[in-house]
Amino acid sequence: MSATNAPILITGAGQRVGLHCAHRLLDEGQPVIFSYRSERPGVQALRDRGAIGLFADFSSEAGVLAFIAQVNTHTQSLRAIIHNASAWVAETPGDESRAFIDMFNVHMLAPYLINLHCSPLLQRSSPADIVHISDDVVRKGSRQHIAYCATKAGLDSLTLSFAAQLAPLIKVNGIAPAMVMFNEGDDAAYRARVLAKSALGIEPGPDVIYQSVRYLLDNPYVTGTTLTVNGGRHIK
Ligand SMILES: NC(=O)C1=CN([C@@H]2O[C@H](COP(=O)(O)OP(=O)(O)OC[C@H]3O[C@@H](n4cnc5c(N)ncnc54)[C@H](OP(=O)(O)O)[C@@H]3O)[C@@H](O)[C@H]2O)C=CC1
Ligand SMILES: Nc1nc2c(c(=O)[nH]1)N=C([C@H](O)[C@@H](O)CO)CN2
Repeated sequence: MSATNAPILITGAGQRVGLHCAHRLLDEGQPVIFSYRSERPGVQALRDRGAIGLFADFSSEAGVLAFIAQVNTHTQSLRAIIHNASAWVAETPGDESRAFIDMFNVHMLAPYLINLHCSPLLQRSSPADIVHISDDVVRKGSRQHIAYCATKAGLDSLTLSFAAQLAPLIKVNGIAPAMVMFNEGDDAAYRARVLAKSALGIEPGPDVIYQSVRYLLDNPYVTGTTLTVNGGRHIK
């Protein structure tokens, strides 16, 4: 496969933000390889458009390495890797360690191992990018999602380290959103509370993340940077 149409790899694209970004890339004629853990309508929709779906459970090192092996059998080059897969789990009494380990694995171990083992695929494409999707909450911490926030902070650290190590052939950047789309179970009171936290007070939807991805992929002079996409939470 020529490097000019090398696929973009996006993790956790079976729903929501990842699914939207995968569709937008396909809309532009960009080949896509995506990971999914649960079979969802969105997974089949991407397959129907020619994207390659690879099963991945990042909750263990073995699962991450198995996914990496699959990627290497499906392509010889990559235009970009977008680390989108994530678990947003609050502390619950009795299984704090399990939740922390799960989020460490999906937010830090998986991006770390995938970047190390798949950077040779990126080096066969020019330009080449890694994008880590983090969270604006890292800026101040979170009393309800301590482990989630800590592991996303670790992801921000990986952005800096990999940007230094992989330059100049591969740019490495992050995107730190605040709420961009609610979950189905979020009630009106919760939604109102969250919307009040930002200066712009809107639920923008997933395209603001795709626009941020597009900016990072297209800009040849940005690396080691994390874009804040938070509706002005920090100035409220
Ligand atoms: N939505 C928002 O408002 C915000 C989102 N973000 C970040 O943006 C990104 C996209 O958010 P959103 O679309 O809501 O994410 P989701 O909560 O929908 O998660 C995306 C996917 O991650 C996959 N995933 C979770 N755990 C694992 C695992 N152990 N192994 C493999 N895959 C896994 C899930 O796959 P499956 O469903 O197949 O199990 C899921 O479909 C995330 O990184 C998130 O942290 C940050 C701030 C706000
Ligand atoms: N993996 C996920 N991470 C996050 C989600 C989500 O649904 N999945 N949602 C949020 C919230 O919208 C939060 O930003 C509200 O303040 C954060 N991370």
